[in-house]
Amino acid sequence: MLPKINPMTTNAWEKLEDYYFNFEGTHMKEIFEKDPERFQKYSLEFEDILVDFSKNIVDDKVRELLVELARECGLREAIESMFSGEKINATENRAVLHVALRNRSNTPVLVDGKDVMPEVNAVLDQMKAFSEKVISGEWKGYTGKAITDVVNIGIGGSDLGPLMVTEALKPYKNHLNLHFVSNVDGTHIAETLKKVNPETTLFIVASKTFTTLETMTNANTARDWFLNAAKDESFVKKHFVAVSTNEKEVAKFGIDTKNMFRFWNWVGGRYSLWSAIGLSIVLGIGYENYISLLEGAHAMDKHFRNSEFDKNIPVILAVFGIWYNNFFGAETEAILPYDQYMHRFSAYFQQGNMESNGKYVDRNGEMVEYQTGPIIWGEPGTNGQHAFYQLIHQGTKLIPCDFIAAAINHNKVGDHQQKLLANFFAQPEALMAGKTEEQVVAELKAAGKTEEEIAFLTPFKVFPGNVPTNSILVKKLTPHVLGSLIAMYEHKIFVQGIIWNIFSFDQWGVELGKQLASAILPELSGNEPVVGHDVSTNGLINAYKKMR
Ligand SMILES: O=P(O)(O)OC[C@H]1O[C@@H](O)[C@@H](O)[C@@H](O)[C@@H]1O
Repeated sequence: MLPKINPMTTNAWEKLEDYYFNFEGTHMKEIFEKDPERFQKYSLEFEDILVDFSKNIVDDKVRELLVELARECGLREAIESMFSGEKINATENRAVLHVALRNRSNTPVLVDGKDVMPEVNAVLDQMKAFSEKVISGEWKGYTGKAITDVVNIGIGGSDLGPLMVTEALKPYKNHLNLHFVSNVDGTHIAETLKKVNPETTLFIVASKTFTTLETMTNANTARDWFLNAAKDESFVKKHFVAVSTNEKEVAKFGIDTKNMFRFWNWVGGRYSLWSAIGLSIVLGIGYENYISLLEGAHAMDKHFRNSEFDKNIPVILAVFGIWYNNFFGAETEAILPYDQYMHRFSAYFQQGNMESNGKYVDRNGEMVEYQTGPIIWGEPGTNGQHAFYQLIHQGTKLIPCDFIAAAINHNKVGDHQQKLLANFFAQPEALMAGKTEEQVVAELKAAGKTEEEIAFLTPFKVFPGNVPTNSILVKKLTPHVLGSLIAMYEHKIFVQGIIWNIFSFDQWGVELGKQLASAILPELSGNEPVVGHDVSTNGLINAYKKMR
């Protein structure tokens, strides 16, 4: 079981608090000036990934204390509990074993005394056989034509992972067109159905529970649309497959359970792209590439499980994040991929991180007395630079940022890559060093400004710097590297959840809205005024009834 240690009661926390007061006001520039070895000391290499942690407001002492904090909070034991299949998702009484889904070493992983690997491998075999048939054209639609388009219908963890990965790995795509429908807004399915032909479209209904309102509504609409053309219910099984843990509901929908791809209650939605939820990935990039993705994640899992904490990339990312979140009062973190293919990466980890660690109750059931999960956001560079970086450089909030880029671009177009990477290197440098008043004055003088103009303009052009960043440079964005990067962030989230003494693998916070929406739904039919809610909600519903 997981330890239940209030991090604030540890020795390390107390020391960090004291040290923080001494350390406050230290500028990273000074740290760099004092230590020419800083890059070597504060960067870690893992296969084709280099993580430079050096532009953080930390010194050796801080790193040591943060690692000590992780130890005192029982991180080592917690890692073993997860990997060995203990039911660490206590509020749902479930193990947490996305690591078993990508356990390419195939060593046994026991849940309730039973090895899960044979089942994991069996589903992978099923995904392989099915995807090969669809990709080769052997799988035929109801009029005998091969499949050209795949529509994944799912939401949250049953959508964001496959969507993010298939976008990130577009260079590995085959001829199948992939579409993702998640929103219950009819626009999403309507616009998608305009692009596809019922004779050549395969729908994947992806839902762990197979009861999610959005997904089941979209799936039913897709089935009606399909039957409108195909006329015969027996054709549904040629065009609809399911990914779920709920066999009963799948069969009720009319899907042949032979075409149901199973996963298990020990796979959390936001950790499920490694399970059959990855079927759309397999269809889009082929089984071999999907296995490379799993292998990349497995390699990171081994690094995470076996490395010393001070050489452990997910641990260092996590504890440095805690330093800003809990000692500097930073409320958000930005993830900034300098890679257009990774344009959904931040959105993916918005769910991964915020649904996991957005908790105010600790593992003892008590309200925490410290901050937990940060707000995660981001857009690809360089677009973000022309939008929100102003606030990162000169706003009043401290926003630690992760910069991610690949050295080799999949698209060799003129000098685009050098221009992209020049920005990837320049931004963290600028955020670290800033620009002093003296530098600004010298620049303005050189530009021929008058004394008066210089006096007026100078304050606006000073950059305080000292904004912490991690720079993550990979050789090339391959399936293997992407797998490692995703696993790296997953484990960072795990480490932080352990230290904050919260349960990272449930998501009770999404339930209340669902409950209230299902109570309101029947009230929206008919014209009689609604009176049972607070006056604002009544007012809004009644205004809607008049407007429609
Ligand atoms: O896969 P299903 O069961 O449709 O759930 C889809 C999503 O639902 C939300 O409410 C969250 O709980 C997510 O974690 C989950 O991924």
